Amino acid sequence: MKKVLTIAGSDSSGGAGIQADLKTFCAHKVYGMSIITAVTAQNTLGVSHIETLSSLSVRKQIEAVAEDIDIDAVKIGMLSNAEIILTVAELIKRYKFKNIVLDPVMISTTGFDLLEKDAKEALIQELLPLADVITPNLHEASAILDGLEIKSKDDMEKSVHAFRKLTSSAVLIKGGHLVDDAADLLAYEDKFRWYDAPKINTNNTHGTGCTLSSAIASNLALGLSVEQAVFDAKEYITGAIRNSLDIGSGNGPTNHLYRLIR
Ligand SMILES: Nc1ncnc2c1ncn2[C@@H]1O[C@H](COP(=O)(O)OP(=O)(O)O)[C@@H](O)[C@H]1O
Ligand SMILES: Cc1ncc(COP(=O)(O)O)c(N)n1
Repeated sequence: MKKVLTIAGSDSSGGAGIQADLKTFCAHKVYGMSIITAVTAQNTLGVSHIETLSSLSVRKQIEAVAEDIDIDAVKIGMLSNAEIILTVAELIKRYKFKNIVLDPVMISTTGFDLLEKDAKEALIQELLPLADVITPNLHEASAILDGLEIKSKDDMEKSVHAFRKLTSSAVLIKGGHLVDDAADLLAYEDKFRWYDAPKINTNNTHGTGCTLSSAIASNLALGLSVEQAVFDAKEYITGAIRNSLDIGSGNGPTNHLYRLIR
């Protein structure tokens, strides 16, 4: 069985973070492992507390897994601070991790900071170059590109050129926050590809970015090309949102069981 590692924060309500990642891995029939960077007290309405683990704890967790188990792909989500970013970057290089999908998590759907403001530069300088695929949403893409306005599909196409100057990783700009569309744009090597999807009318979008990036990492571990891995992941997330769950009174979670239980 293929083995996939997530390095991310815990979401007590189970919709995003480590919990969304492990559910996604399970649905893709890959073996999931987890490195926890922070413990959030969170529900469908918001984040009320964050306790970030020490970079030593993150280092020890990664070493424990990597010294013993071969890893076929890695998904990276919430990293909280610069020290953890530097630790993760160092260990990616030491263990030569492959199939790295970086979701540059900065703020939650509910508007809470999940990355310290001064850590953005470390993310861009140290981690971006190590990722095979990065998956910013519109807000994260704009933050990485120094405030470039990205509000439309045209803006997304323009931003891809700016990304090209920053990294040779494949970049999937997620359009979940477009007004009347949910199209994502993949730029890889010298090619572009749009992944179109209708915007589903629901508030249950908690954890959509986590789910998409974990699905891409699972598909890469299973041997798919980047283009196909994103295609299959986009189908998965669209189904998981279409069948999303009315749990809690805010932004409910995606449904990872929709292909198993109908
Ligand atoms: N209402 C929606 N209908 C259909 N797809 C959506 C919707 N909201 C988000 N998505 C899709 O979910 C994935 C995650 O995107 P997005 O919500 O932009 O990321 P994030 O969770 O990081 O903010 C993307 O593939 C996006 O197009
Ligand atoms: C631990 C953790 N990681 C990531 C997210 C982002 O997910 P979303 O953008 O759907 O709120 C989150 N809310 N919590």
